[in-house]
Amino acid sequence: MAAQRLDGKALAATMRSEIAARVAERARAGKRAPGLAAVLVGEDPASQQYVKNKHKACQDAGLATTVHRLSASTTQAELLELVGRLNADPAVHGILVQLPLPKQIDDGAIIRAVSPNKDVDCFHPENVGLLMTGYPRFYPCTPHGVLQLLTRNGIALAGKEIVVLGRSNIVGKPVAVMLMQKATATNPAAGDATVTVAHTRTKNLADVCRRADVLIAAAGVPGVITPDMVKPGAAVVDVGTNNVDGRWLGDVHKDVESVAGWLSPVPGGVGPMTITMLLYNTLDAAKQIDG
Ligand SMILES: Nc1nc(=O)c2c([nH]1)NC[C@@H]1CN(c3ccc(C(=O)N[C@@H](CCC(=O)O)C(=O)O)cc3)C=[N+]21
Repeated sequence: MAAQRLDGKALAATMRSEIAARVAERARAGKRAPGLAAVLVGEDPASQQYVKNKHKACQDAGLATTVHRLSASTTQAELLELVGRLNADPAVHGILVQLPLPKQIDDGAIIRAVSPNKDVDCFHPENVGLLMTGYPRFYPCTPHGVLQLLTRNGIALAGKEIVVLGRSNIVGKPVAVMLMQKATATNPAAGDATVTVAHTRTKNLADVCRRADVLIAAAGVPGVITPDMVKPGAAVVDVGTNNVDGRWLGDVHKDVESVAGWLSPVPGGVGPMTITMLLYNTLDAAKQIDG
């Protein structure tokens, strides 16, 4: 039996048209278009492709978007100066500084310089703290995309055994927090699940993963999730975006298809959802700032 597909591309299209409708409504009410400023430092081809995809998705949904391209030799002071200008610009509601940054720039210093009110990635420590304590200002894009992909395909999370493989600040840790958190009226994207976080030092990794009703693969290692690690019928979400010789490879081995009950593909799964949640946050930032 082949797994049912968690089709991120299709859900992203549905949600983008919902967002576009809200953006159009704001325009009719005389409000400024939600504005996203994306900052790209250097010439990494994968980063250029992501930024291009984000820019197009914004344009399609009626958002105002600008891309600031800086050379790979940009100094930290120059980048901080740009971030300061974007923080002060009323046409900019969301700021995204594409990571990773060149080695002469301290990622943390840049993340802390973005105004928390415009931090649509939800990387600023103030916003991470708000998320962690159950009063989110924004939801981080990839974790939010993962929760939407599951719940909008009818996969309930409350009380489930969920295993997250990976502990990064951008995926593993925040997705684990969101999945375990109590859902409330002011914090709806919360799973109420029993969550285990596994990583490179986890013992008996296959046994741990096989407990999962829902398995989130965010290790960044192509094909690391093999069929013996999956409970028959489990939902498997592949967050891996490993670019190998110009092709996208997930963290989930292709043979998992015959064991899992649900599986998100790469490409066409979490990636398009991540971009959609960025649009969602930019609209949300505009509401928070302009009303
Ligand atoms: N400040 C910051 N915020 C980010 O959100 C951020 C970042 N830095 N750095 C890099 C990662 C990676 N990321 C992806 C977004 C979309 C796809 C995506 O749409 N992928 C397509 C395939 C790619 C394509 O078709 O071009 C898919 O999976 O179907 C993938 C990866 C955002 N990131």
